[in-house]
Amino acid sequence: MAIVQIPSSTLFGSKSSVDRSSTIFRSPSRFSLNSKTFRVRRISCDYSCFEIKDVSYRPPGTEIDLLNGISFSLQEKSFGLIFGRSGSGKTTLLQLIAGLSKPTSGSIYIQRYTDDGHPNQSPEFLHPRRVGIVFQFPERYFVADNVLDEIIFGWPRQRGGLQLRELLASRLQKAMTSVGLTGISLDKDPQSLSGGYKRRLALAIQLVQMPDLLILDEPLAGLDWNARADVVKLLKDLKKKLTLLVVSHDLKELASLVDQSWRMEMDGVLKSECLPV
Ligand SMILES: Nc1ncnc2c1ncn2[C@@H]1O[C@H](COP(=O)(O)OP(=O)(O)OP(=O)(O)O)[C@@H](O)[C@H]1O
Repeated sequence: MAIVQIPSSTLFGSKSSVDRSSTIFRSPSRFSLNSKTFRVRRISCDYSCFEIKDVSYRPPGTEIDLLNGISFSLQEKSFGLIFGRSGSGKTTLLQLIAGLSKPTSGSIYIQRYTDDGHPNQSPEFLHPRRVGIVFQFPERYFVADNVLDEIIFGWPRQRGGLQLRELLASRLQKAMTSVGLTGISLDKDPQSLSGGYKRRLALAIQLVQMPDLLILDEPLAGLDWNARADVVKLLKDLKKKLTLLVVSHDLKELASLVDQSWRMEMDGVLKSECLPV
């Protein structure tokens, strides 16, 4: 009798936060196919979710509630998209998740689940160092006059040991490779790069920090069609390695990457909604 290995999540249904507590059907221990009997061996597939719970935000010194009771969950190595009208609070939410400002109430954390959808440890605070954020038009914030200095701008200034320098160099190499920047000279002026390559550089700067969650605000804005297609392809590759949370108005171009989507309403309320494309 042959043994087949099946992830428990296949036997117990979807891992999504929406139905993670429901059991779709019981795990069979064996089954037959073409008159052969197979024994099922379960493989453990624990997973993590980035979770936002009841988050509200009122900027200090104001009486305006920009965000109201926002809750959602994004599974690791998936692509979440937030869309909605200008001024509804999308960027404000991204900044809270990246730790750039603090919610007035609510919490932002990582929760680990067993493969059958039960939390398997206490929630873990989402530390800002685990989150990378690429702002809208990131090239406007470039400060260095060559690609290498731009990437290592935030690195520790004190002379590290050989081990630290080797580690940073290998991270640099990996980040450059994963965004397809290896053909570009490190001496080049970042402002002389094409629109698409500037975006690649902005992504590399974040990837060097090895974030678990990468947040992107309008990654396609201001690019020509060629560069837009390039960035979409790059995001598709990045999705295999990390979790992506994107705010965008370019729904059609990103639709094929999206696992979960939400609409931000003008009253700062976020609703789970399929893309209207
Ligand atoms: N610190 C603040 N104090 C008062 N109002 C603020 C503050 N920060 C943002 N706002 C207002 O909150 C609203 C939401 O801004 P935000 O940039 O988050 O919207 P958005 O949905 O990302 O818009 P867009 O799609 O145009 O980028 C805007 O009206 C903005 O002017």
